[in-house]
Amino acid sequence: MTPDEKYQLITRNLQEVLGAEKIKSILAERDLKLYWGTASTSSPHLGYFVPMTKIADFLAAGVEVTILLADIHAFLDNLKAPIELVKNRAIYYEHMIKTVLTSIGVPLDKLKFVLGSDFELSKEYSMDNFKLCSLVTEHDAKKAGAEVVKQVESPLLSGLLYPGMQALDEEYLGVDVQFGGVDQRKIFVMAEKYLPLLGYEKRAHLMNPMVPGLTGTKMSSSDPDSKIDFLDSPQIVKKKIKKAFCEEGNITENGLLSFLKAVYFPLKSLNNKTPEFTAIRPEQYGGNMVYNNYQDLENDFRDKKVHPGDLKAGVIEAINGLLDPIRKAFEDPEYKKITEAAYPPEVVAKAPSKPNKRERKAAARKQKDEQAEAADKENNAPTPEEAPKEPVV
Ligand SMILES: N[C@@H](Cc1ccc(O)cc1)C(=O)O
Repeated sequence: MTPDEKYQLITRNLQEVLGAEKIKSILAERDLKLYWGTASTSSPHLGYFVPMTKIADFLAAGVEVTILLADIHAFLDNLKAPIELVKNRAIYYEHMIKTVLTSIGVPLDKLKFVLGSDFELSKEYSMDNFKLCSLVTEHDAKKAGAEVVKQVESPLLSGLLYPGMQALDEEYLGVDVQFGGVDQRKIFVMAEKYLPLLGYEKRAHLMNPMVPGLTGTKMSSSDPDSKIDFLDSPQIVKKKIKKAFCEEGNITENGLLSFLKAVYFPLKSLNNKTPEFTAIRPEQYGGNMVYNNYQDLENDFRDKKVHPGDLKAGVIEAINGLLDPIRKAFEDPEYKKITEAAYPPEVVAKAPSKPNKRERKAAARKQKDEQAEAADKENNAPTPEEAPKEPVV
């Protein structure tokens, strides 16, 4: 591959490139070093196929790729999840990412995994972190994290440290480039501004477009129906797809079409393969329709030749086809152990999910009862000495 061919492969399907000239000049001399970071806050979902598809491109272009399992960042952003838990999740993420890459035929031998807590707690890193804190205003740190750090009513200091530490990671991982979704843009721009002020080199940045969720909104870890987890069972996949908004002829608000366009077709086109998607149509309406590119499918859906039911049935098959090898790998007892440590049943049971109407009513009733009880108890409340002293993190 010539340097120019490498550049084309590295940057294809991206939304934005900052520092194109720098990347080209490095490629003229040697292979590029790049990292992608993921904070182990919840669980990787179907949308992860998109960065994985790009990682496949990077590796094919000879890039030295590091994946940062950002457990400390997960801790900073996860509002009280214990550090041990996010660390266990980082281990789960590593196994999941390796399994997903293997399932799409990407060799792992050139890929490096680094755990954030293995270098972000060093003396030097801490001092650099303090130096950054003495340069960045609260206003700028908040702005940089606006699309990445959870926005809550009483923001914690930890959320202000997050963007600066992501900038420092570029230096400490020794890369030329950081890659991420375009939601990371403000952090990337901050890194470009501040690393030189610490005497470090300004890095280039590559950005992927965002993946919409199945409900038509951004695929979000906090809305369980908007995302499909890599370990969701075939029945759950079916249930979620059946629920997805998908109106006949409407190609603009359609999370399933977005999935096929942003995730499925690019993934199935890796290594110059011809992608194939089957809309499953009953025999009496003419039978199945097979598509080798996204545009033909979109046109037929717009022209109502493909019905929402046909599209949904096809997407269910397609997703289950992608997930089958991953689910199988995680049947291994070793992987089961890793999964359980990352998502202990008691923590998962406590995780907030959207309550239905009956649950909302029950919760309201419970709250009322509790308030009445609290009013009763007011006079014999425990003294501060009796309050629990257990650490919360
Ligand atoms: N901000 C990234 C995670 C990340 C953390 C630290 C980094 O250095 C890089 C990336 C996310 O939203 O998931």
